[in-house]
Amino acid sequence: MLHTFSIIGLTAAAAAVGIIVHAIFKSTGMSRKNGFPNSPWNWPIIGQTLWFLQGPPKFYDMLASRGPTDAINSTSFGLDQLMMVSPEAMKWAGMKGPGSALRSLLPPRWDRVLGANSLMTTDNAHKHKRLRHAFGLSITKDVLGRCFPYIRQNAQTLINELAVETQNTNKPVEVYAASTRFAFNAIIFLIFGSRSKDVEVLQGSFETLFTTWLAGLGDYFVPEFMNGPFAKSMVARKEIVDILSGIMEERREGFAADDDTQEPDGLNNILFGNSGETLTDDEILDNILVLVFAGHDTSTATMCSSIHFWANVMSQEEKDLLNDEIERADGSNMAELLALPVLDAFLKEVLRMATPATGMFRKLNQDVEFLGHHVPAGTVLTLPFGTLMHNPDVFEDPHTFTIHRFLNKSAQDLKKHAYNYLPFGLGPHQCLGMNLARLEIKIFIFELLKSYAVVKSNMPSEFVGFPALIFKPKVKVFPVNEY
Ligand code: HEM
Repeated sequence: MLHTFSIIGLTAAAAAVGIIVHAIFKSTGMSRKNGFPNSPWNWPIIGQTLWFLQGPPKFYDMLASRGPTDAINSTSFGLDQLMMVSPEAMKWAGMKGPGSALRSLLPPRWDRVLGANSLMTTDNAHKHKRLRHAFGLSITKDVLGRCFPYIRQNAQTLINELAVETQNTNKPVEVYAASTRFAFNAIIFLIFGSRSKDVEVLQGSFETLFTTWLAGLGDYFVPEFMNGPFAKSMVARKEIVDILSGIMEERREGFAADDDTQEPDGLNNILFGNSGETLTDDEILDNILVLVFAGHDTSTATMCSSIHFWANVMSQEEKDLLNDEIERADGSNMAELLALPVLDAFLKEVLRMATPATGMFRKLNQDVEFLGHHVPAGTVLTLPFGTLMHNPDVFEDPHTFTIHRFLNKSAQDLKKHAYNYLPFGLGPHQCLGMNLARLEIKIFIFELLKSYAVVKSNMPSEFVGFPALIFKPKVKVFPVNEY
């Protein structure tokens, strides 16, 4: 018995040494033949992961220390990568490179959590295009207009709970839980909003099923038989899929019976819309889950970071500008809300300073000539969106928060931001839900500041760099007339 364990132990140790030696050789630049400079912190295995985790400003300083270059070689999370630095490189990698249509490179287990038929996990460019077209129909202006009052009402309810909690505990409140709930609810209103029964079932299973399912994305290692978060996520996923399949079946029956309660919403547009596309049920289910995943953490993070910057960072002069604008506006009109210039500049600046999706990966599917260099097939391209929004050549004093950089600017001024200001990415994989994201976050901030005073506390915000960059603030929320 002991003998067997020693053999297993020795084999495991030898394998570990082998992996480390391999990683060292791969990551010290020996395998690089593309002529781009290496990152200064090209350490074995983790490379510059540490800088990455500390957020865009520090990461930008690291990039800048290489001097002018279009791209640098790096190692992060154990992967050799070519990181885009100049806007030209970003544009090429995001829009034109042969790898641009390929899937974003995600951890292997995500294929099973998200599903193999999703537009984030498929490596078939044609299928990706087809899925994007069909799912674009779930986020039309019409659908957004229909779910606007529900999202607004939900913001009012959740924000009021924050004020009640402040009053009851007389302590700073954690904004994260309300934001995450709000972001989830918004996606459910978008896709299922036409039937309150579906909305209720799905929103009611957030804590029990959806959070368990989403937690699987953070478990990269625990073997499935040990019943860790990944294994639990798979069980929750099956239950969610059963519920969604039931909803789809009922809607199809209703449609066949010409049930006139079939109002347009995201799901009805996908099931019965005239997109000329035929999606399999697996494709519909996997992509509904991808919308929930992609739109959940990112929007939550942006709302939390917005409140962090508002309470802890923003100047009084800028706060007055935003407060004045919100005081004068009504908020029940979607078009008016979306067009408020100070609110718009505020959100743009939050997304510049602390964009939640700091970067994305693509993989080249063939050898290419790239800005005078030969880059072999298989190279992973990194698109560090968050980092490049801290480029001082484009954004003066880039590590400082100010809404003025986006206020009263001409189209010409804003043009220089192209390929430098990319909170929603670019090219074939550009964020599909950005219109919902902008709408829901503006609603949340508007409703919060319209009726409440958000007051800085003596507790600092918690900073999290990965998987979504987020400042988690603790603030006090008082009804404005009582403060
Ligand atoms: C502030 C909030 C959000 C931010 C900052 C954000 C950012 C991003 C980024 C950077 C990407 C990758 C783009 C690329 O690879 O070039 C992405 C992809 C995506 N986002 Fe968002 N997102 C947000 C909210 C949402 C919402 C609310 C939804 C849906 C309801 C959504 C759905 C998606 C989907 C489906 C993709 C994958 C697109 C594809 O691979 O074709 N996102 N998002």
